Amino acid sequence: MTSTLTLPASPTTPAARITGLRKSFDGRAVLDGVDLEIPRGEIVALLGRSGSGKSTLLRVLAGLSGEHTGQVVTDGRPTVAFQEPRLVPWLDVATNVELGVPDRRRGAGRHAKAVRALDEVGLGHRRDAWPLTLSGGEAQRAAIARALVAEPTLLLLDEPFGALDALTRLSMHQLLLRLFGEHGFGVLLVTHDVTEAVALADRALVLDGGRIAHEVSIDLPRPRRHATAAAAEHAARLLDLLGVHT
Ligand SMILES: Nc1ncnc2c1ncn2[C@@H]1O[C@H](COP(=O)(O)OP(=O)(O)OP(=O)(O)O)[C@@H](O)[C@H]1O
Repeated sequence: MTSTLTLPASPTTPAARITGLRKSFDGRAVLDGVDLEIPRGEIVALLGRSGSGKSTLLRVLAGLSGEHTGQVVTDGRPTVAFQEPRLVPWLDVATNVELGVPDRRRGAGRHAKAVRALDEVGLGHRRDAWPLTLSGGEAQRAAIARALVAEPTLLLLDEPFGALDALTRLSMHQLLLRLFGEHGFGVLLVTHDVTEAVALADRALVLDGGRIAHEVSIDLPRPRRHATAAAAEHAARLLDLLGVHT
């Protein structure tokens, strides 16, 4: 058994490299030979049927999943944003974001850092608010600010926009693409939504039978428009690979 190995961040190594990953629960293999590399500056969408192991793979990369076999190397510590923003209700928004600053970097500057990250996600004006007074989109922006203050090389997103209404989701897509352009981290985005994958990702992977069963390169120019024939074609292909025949 090995655990996730975190190396100091370096500009030349990929954000993550996984080789021969196997992960079982109660003797049942959920991941059964996953090989995957995520370079910096690439958005990778991870698709798969419910129960195919997407969240498990993301949790292994985050170092949240106990033991596995195979090699998992990340460049610096990845940070995760989940579908639920997971803000601490009795701490104001800025203090919640400060929680994302790694221990070794805590100190006088961490409040300023949190405020900068909140400004970056367009939530500076809500820095003193209580989490329960935020809208769903605002709470998710705060969660992304909390991920940003860790200055990740790899951002792990587990259906972060799944619970948001369609318009808010589109503005979150724009936010993610802007942050991605500015910071150049690698992104692994777990999503059920093929349209979202086509709107955001450079590459989409389909997890099936415990492995990356399919890989589709999404080489559409940015900014992308949802309604183009090429986008629809990619989405249809992904649905096909997921076994959903339209
Ligand atoms: N801690 C755990 N203990 C036991 N089984 C688990 C545990 N975590 C996940 N599993 C099982 O592993 C399988 C994969 O779960 P996982 O949550 O990774 O799937 P998923 O592809 O993310 O699903 P969904 O799309 O429904 O969120 C499921 O059968 C699940 O029941």
